[in-house]
Amino acid sequence: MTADTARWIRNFVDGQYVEPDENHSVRSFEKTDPATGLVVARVHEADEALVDRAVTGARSALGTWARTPVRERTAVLRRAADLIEERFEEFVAAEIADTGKPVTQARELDVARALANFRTFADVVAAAGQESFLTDLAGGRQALNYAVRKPLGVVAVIVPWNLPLLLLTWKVAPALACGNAVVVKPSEETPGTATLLAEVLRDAGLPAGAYNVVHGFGADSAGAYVTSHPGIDGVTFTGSSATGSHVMRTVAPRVRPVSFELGGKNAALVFGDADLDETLDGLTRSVFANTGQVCLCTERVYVHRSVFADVADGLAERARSLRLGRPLDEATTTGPLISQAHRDKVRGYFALAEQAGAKVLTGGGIPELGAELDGGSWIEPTLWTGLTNADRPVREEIFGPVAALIPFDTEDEAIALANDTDYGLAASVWTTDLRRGHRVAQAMDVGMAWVNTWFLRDLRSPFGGTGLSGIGREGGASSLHFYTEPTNVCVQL
Ligand SMILES: NC(=O)C1=CN([C@@H]2O[C@H](COP(=O)(O)OP(=O)(O)OC[C@H]3O[C@@H](n4cnc5c(N)ncnc54)[C@H](O)[C@@H]3O)[C@@H](O)[C@H]2O)C=CC1
Ligand SMILES: O=C(O)/C=C/C=C(\O)C(=O)O
Repeated sequence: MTADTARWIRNFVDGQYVEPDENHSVRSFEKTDPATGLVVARVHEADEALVDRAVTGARSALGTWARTPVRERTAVLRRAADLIEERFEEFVAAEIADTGKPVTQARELDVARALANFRTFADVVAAAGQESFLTDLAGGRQALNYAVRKPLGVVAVIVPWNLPLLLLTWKVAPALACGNAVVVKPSEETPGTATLLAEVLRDAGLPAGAYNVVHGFGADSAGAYVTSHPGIDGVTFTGSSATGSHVMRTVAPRVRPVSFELGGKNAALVFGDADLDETLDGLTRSVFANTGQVCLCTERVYVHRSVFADVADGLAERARSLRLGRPLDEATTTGPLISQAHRDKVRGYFALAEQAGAKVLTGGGIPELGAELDGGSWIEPTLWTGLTNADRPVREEIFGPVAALIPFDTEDEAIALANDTDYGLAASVWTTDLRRGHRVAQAMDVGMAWVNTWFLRDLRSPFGGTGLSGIGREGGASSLHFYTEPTNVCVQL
């Protein structure tokens, strides 16, 4: 398919899809399928005026939506979840068109989580109370303090390409449940599901202007137009640490709150007493899920020397058994990387690892999958030994299906190696010693530490990272805190 015959992906502003100019004088860009490299759509890039219309529309929608009773707001969210469920396979198809990921993953993780995000935040907001304190005063009188939480206002939602629908709804659901209006800027790589979601939210009864989608890139494009717009009251962002830092500087002059979930360089710690099969299954997921393109993925595996050879052999064997292939084939376990540019980045680390003297246990190249997929951004699941924490592939976020395995001798050494990073997102600890599991997990300088599992999520728990991995937490009450501003009322009784 050529760009000229491809379908348009449109912006959604103030309750309506915006038709791209018929004479094509508007800016637009091609959307390619990462699995094949073929152009599948043309995306209408929002200019500054359109972003302004989106922010203005969002501001006026606040007049109704922020005042809508919680019972009605949460009903809209639940209807949205029901409508996504009715159109489940359409969302699966849009997620696959965006990312090239396997159909089983799109169904079981991405679209399933979109439903869960809307339903969970409807429940969380419906059950939320107000903070209050009775204050004893001199002379026996008291004061009552209570904090009324109000919507933050117009929230910019900037999301990346790796889990586009999951991460979008993870932010949009609590933002809307709290009474905010949102202006969403999806990644230029994955514009599809955010656009489809607009229809669902409109049909669920969300007032016009409360959900807007503007397409484009970062600098000198929709991303920068949204984050620098004076009508934005806060920014929630998931993506790279470098872009997070840039967004922070953009909003700094207007002192707007930010919630950032950024990159990771996550460690797994495998102790000598770990259940080997369970650990290898868990590591296989944590290193290779979504082709390693999850901020939580493990890229550093520290293994007790007594089981190092078993873990290295077992993980390499499991990596070789992953099935790369057509997204719609139910047997496919592993998709492509998001783009050729991202593959170039990952391959750059293959070269760096080689220069640093790594031994490649498996992978290290580009797979041959046949003519249909040759233009896609495929890469082999790859494991290295022989690297240390001093080497760049062990220090920098690669965001691909790769990990370095490094031996350790003592628990203290393992903790020190795992914490020797500028990132602080996630870790997993593999041991059958319960006390050690708690002890080591608590010693991790990260936002989330798992014991004998990985990416097991309760959406009410705090999610986010420290250091280069972000600012703030989202999930459950943490989301409510970010998406609202309290006014404390103090009444002398
Ligand atoms: N969740 C995570 O931890 C993610 C990490 N990454 C990391 O980032 C690297 C680069 O990937 P990118 O796609 O370039 O990520 P990015 O962080 O640049 O992009 C994320 C989002 O931010 C937008 N954006 C970019 N520059 C902006 C600006 N100046 N103002 C406002 N919005 C802006 C993008 O258009 C996209 O919607 C990856 O190789 C990976 O290492 C990428 C995606 C997700
Ligand atoms: O909310 C989740 O369960 C997963 C979040 C994953 C990311 O934030 C990411 O990969 O960027």
